[in-house]
Amino acid sequence: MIWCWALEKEKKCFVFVFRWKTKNKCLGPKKPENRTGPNGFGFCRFSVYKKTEPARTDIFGFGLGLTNFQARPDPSPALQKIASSGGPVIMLSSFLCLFLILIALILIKIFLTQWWTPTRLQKLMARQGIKGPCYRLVHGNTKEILNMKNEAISRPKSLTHDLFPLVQPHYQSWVKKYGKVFLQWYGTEPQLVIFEPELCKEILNNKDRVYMQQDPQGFVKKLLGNGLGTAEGEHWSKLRKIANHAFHGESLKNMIPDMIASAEKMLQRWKNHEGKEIEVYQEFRLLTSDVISRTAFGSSYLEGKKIFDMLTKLSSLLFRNSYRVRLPGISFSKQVMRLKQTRLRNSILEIVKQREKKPLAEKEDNFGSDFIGLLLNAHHDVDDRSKISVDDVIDQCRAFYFAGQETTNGLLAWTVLLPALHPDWQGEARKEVLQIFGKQNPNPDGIAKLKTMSMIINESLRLYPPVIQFVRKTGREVRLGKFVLPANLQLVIPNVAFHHDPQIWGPEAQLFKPERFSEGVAKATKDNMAAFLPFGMGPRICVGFNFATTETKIALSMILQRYTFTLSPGYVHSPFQFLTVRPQHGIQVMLH
Ligand code: HEM
Repeated sequence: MIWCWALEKEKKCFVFVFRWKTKNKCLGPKKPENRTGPNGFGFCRFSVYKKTEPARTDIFGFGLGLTNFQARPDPSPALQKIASSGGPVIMLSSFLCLFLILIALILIKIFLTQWWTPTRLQKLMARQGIKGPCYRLVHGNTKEILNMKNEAISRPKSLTHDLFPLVQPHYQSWVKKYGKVFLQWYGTEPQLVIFEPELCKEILNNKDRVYMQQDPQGFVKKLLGNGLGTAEGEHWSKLRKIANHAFHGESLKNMIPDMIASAEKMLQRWKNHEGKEIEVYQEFRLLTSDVISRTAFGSSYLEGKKIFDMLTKLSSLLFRNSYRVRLPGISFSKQVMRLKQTRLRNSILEIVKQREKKPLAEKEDNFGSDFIGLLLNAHHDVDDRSKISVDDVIDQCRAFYFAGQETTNGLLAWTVLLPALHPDWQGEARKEVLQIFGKQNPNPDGIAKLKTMSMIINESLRLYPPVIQFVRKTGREVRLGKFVLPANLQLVIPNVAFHHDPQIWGPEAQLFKPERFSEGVAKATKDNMAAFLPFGMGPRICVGFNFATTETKIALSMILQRYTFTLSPGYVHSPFQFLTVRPQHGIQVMLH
C-alpha cells in the first residue's frame, strides 16, 4: 500500500492518493529519496505507475510537511482528475484516520502510565512485603495527603512541640498501618517512604553513587534551574567546590561584618517596638534577605529586593500547586510563571553585569571573593574544566537565594520562640553572650565559643527543622537492606520523624531540652547518626550550614545584648509546612 500526498500548486488543492500496491507498480528510485524541507519534515519521492494510465505519474512527498512540497512541474491528467473529483473527501478521511491513530496512542499511554505501570509496581513491592495506601487513578494519594494536611492545619493546637503529626499527618498514619517502609503515590509517581534510620544513612552517604537527586518537577526546575541542589556528577562537583570555598573558613569570616550590619539595621527598626509586641518571622525575613544579599551577592537588600519578591511569588505559586495533579499537557498559570521566570533571570543578570563591569583591583579577571565574585571568576576561567557558563552563574544565584533565605528565616524565628517560652534558657544564653562579648558586637573567635547558644540552636533545629524531608531517586536497580528496588524509584527520608521519635530521644522527645546537646551533636546522636539531620548528611550535606548557624548566633547575640523577650498573649501556635516549616500566624513576642 502506498500513501502519498501531493500538492498541486497550480490548482491550489491537496490531493491524497491512496492505491493498492497490487494495482500499481513502483518504479525507481527504489530507495525513497529522503529530504528535509524548510519546516524540518522529511519527505520522499515515489514514482508510481498506474496501470490504467498510460503516463507515468510522479508524485512527490509523504506525510506532514505540506509546506515542504514542491508542485510537480507538469501534473499528469490522472492526478488532475483525482484532485478535481474525490480529493477533498479522501483528504478528510485521511485526517480522520490520523486523528484516530493519535487518540489511540494517547489512550494507550494513559493506560500504561495511569494503571498498568502503577499496578505492576505495587505488585512488585508487595511481593517484597512493602505495602502502602492504595494507588488511585490520576491523583495517586495526593488528595488524601492534602486532606490530612488541611485537617491538621485547621485543628486547634495547644502549645506543644509535637511537630510530626502537624506537618506530616499522612506519614504518621501510614507508618502505623503499613510499617517502617511503605509505598505512596504522588500522582503516578511512586515514592518509597523510609523510616529506618540505617537505610536512610546508606542512601544519604551514597557510597556507590546510585542514589541521585530527584528530578525536579517542571516548575521546581524553573525555580531553581540546574543549581547545586539539583546538579549531578561532574557538574555538581564543579559547583560544590566553588560553594564550599564561598561559605567556609576565611570567606565566611569575611562575611561576619555584613551579617552584623544587617542585624544592626534590624535592631534599629526594633527601637520602635520597645515595650511592645513585635512579629519576628517577618523581621527575620528582612534580615535574612539582607544578609544573603549583602554577603553572597555584594548587593544591598534594595537591589536584591526585586529578586526576593519574584522568588517568593514563584515559590508560593509552585507550592500551592504541588499537590494538585495535572493531566498531561495541562499546566497551571504557565504564562504567569514564564513571565516571572524571565523577569527573575533579567534581574539576576543585571547584578551580574554590574559586577562584570568593575573587576576588582589588581587583576582584570578578579571579580571578588564573595559568592557572585567566585562564580564570575569561574565563569571567566581559562581552564575549561573549571569554567562555568553564565546560566550556571544565574542558576547558582537563584539556588542560594532560595536555599539560604527561607531556611535561615525559619531557624531564627523558632530559635526566638523557644527561649521566649523558657526564660531560664534565655537567661543562660544572655549570660554567656555578655561574658564573651560584653556590649561589643560579636567577633569570629567569640562566636566559636557560644556553647549554650549552640545547644539552644541545635534543640530548635531538632524540634522545628526547616527542611522536613529529603528525596532521592534510584539511578539503577539497587539492593537496599533486604529490598531490591527498581531504577527511577523516588525514596523519601522523613528526617522530622527521627527528630521527634521517643525511641531515639526518650519519653520527653517533644520537650525543649537543650541539655541533650551539652556535649555537641556527635554525642547526642552517638547511637544513631540519622537521628538528627537538620542539614542532611553525606556528600550533599547543606553547604550553607555554617553560614546559617553563624548568622543565627550573631542575630541572637545582638538581640540578647539589648532585650529580654517573652511570648505575646496574641501568639497562636500553628507550625505548618510551606516549603519550609514556618509559623502560620507569625511569632509575636513582647520586647522588654
Ligand atoms: C537553617 C538553615 C538551613 C537548613 C536547615 C538547610 C538545610 C539543608 C538540607 C537538609 C540540605 C540537604 C538536602 C538533601 O540532602 O537533599 C541542604 C542543602 C543545601 N543547602 Fe541548605 N540549609 C540551610 C541554610 C542554607 C544556606 C544559608 C545556604 C546558602 C547560603 C544553603 C544552601 C544549600 C545548598 C546549595 C544545598 C545543596 C547542596 C548540594 O546538593 O550539594 N542552605 N540544606
